[in-house]
Amino acid sequence: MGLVILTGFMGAGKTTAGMELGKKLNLPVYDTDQLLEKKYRMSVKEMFAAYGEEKFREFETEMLQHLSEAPAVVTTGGGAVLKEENRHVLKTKGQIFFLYCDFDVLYDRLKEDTARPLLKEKSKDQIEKLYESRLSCYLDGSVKINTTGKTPHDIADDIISRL
Ligand SMILES: Nc1ncnc2c1ncn2[C@@H]1O[C@H](COP(=O)(O)OP(=O)(O)O)[C@@H](O)[C@H]1O
Ligand SMILES: O=C(O)C1=C[C@@H](OP(=O)(O)O)[C@@H](O)[C@H](O)C1
Ligand SMILES: [Mg+2]
Repeated sequence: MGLVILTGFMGAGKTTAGMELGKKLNLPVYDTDQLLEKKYRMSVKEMFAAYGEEKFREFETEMLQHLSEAPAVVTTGGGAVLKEENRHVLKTKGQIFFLYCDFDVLYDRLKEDTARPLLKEKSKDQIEKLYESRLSCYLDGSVKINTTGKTPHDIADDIISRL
């Protein structure tokens, strides 16, 4: 079976649906941001502030490379699939599911957020452009899951039906 990997833009509900999915499949759930926060003993926001995005991406790549292939749910950060190298690693370790919904829904979830450094001081238009610039990375080798109007429970069921 390998890993069941969730990708998608910030706010897509990867972390939330992943926990539900882990419960339903009775599998451990690894959230790469949470693993990094544990390893470096600081929040993602603090990592960006202390080391910058480039270094955070190095930490993230290293984390993905070290993931075991034993059955588990892995929820990635929204930027984890930007590097071809990372997408390759993930594809070899399991099946990638791209969680998507209308951008307006994502934006509503993100507009008050202060924990995601990439959103800081960005307008709605700028965030939408970032989303569009990443789409091809999210689509690469993934099964698309439309989450519009769905609860984390529904999303988990949809993923299970496609396994
Ligand atoms: N299916 C959903 N429907 C409504 N709200 C959701 C759903 N999934 C997640 N959320 C909410 O959206 C926000 C972002 O969810 P999160 O799981 O952290 O997304 P991601 O890990 O993709 O960035 C949280 O406030 C969460 O409670
Ligand atoms: O899209 C991104 O580049 C990022 C997404 C975040 O995770 P979520 O997608 O879980 O918010 C986190 O990894 C970091 O803030 C960078
Ligand atoms: Mg998350």
